[in-house]
Amino acid sequence: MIDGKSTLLPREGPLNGEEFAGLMSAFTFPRAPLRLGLAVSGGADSMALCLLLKEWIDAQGGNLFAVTVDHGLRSESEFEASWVGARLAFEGIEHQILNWEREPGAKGSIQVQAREGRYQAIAKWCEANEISYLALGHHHDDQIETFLMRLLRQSGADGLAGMSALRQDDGGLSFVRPLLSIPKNRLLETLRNRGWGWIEEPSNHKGDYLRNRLRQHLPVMERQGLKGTALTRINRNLGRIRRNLEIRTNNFIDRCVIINSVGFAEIDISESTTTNRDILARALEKVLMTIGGGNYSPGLVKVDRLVEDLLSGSEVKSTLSGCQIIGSIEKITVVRETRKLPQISLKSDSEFLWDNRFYVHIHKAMEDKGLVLQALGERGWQKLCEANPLLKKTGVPFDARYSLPAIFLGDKIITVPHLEYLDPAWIDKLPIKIRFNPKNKLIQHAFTVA
Ligand SMILES: Nc1ncnc2c1ncn2[C@@H]1O[C@H](COP(=O)(O)OP(=O)(O)OP(=O)(O)O)[C@@H](O)[C@H]1O
Repeated sequence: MIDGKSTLLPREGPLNGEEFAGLMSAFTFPRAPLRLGLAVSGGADSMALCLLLKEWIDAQGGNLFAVTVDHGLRSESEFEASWVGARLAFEGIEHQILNWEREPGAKGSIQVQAREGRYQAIAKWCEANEISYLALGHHHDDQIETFLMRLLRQSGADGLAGMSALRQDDGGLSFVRPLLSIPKNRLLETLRNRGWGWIEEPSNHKGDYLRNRLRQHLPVMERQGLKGTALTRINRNLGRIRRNLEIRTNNFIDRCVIINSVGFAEIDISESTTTNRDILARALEKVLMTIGGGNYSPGLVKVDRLVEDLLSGSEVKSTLSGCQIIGSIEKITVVRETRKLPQISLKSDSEFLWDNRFYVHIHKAMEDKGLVLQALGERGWQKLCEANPLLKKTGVPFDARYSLPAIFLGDKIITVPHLEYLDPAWIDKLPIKIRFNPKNKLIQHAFTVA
């Protein structure tokens, strides 16, 4: 395992192929030929990783595909991205530049948007190129700086556990970070030793970035006895705790969580006296992200508060993360709130995700009649029941009905597939399939290995 090995790694000197192969042996890749992606900014970290990966993949068989995102935030960025392309072409490495543009009218931190945009663009590029493993150049110093930043933000144990060497996103793309145990000075030495250049990002030295300020203070902390090795140990111990909790959480999800394909979830807490509160909070967090359709966790602090109420034995009705949570002694039901659900105009031969919960596929050409996919809503449900009273007997729980996907033409409801309702005039005229998102977070049990 990476944990065991890295403590024995030298602290100085360039990395050689053998040492790097040792780092890579911690990952299990599918059988050759491996198509490995690499996100390369042109900075020293990712350039060193590029050099090492190229040799490693040539030796073991497979192909390396590199990608650079040009954020266009500095006047030199276009030149830098093409410099990377030329340098990699010289080494025989396939490389592509993706351009990122800020959405018009977007507010908030441009750095955060650029980072999110970068990950989205790279994930899309990976999908298009059939790449399911993407290497990133994060290294040991990044890990220490991230730990200190999160300490300042009073993060919980999960945040303090730091970045994982292997993490899979909801779309099935795995991020691989082989250099997490390697200090930056060794990456610089590796590049110098091999005559490779790199781009020095001016923002890496700006004192107004917390990360940079912490980096500058690290030697002072070391002198006071707060050594990097001690921080690494804490970081790793927490990583181990996080992994154990994750395994137990996934076991609990397997046993006690049912995700209904109609788009709601039920958590069995009938054995709540033996249910560990931390495990339930983690499971509930995943359920909320699955049903709420959001990409971000509501944060364990809020979920933990909710769990306290849910385990108190009284009936609970609450909202969090775009979900409504209904708790009884026996079970917790999580349904989607009907607020802010998307409305999408249907187009021929298209596929898309609706509310991150449902995969929609229009598999044939269809006349553009102005059909719109949106939530059924309370009014829609009532209208439907007035005309078809038998629908009231549906097995779909009451709270989950309003957020079902429904196709409307103006005010008229054309179909609600999960209620098996279809306007008779539209029989054989709707070449559409709507099913629960197969890339759903809980179905896939996003896993992490530190
Ligand atoms: N513009 C870019 N194009 C392609 N890859 C990039 C780019 N910027 C960063 N990366 C990749 O991400 C890694 C981490 O870079 P950096 O620490 O600057 O990113 P970050 O924004 O802090 O990301 P994170 O928050 O995930 O740490 C780099 O080593 C590289 O692999």
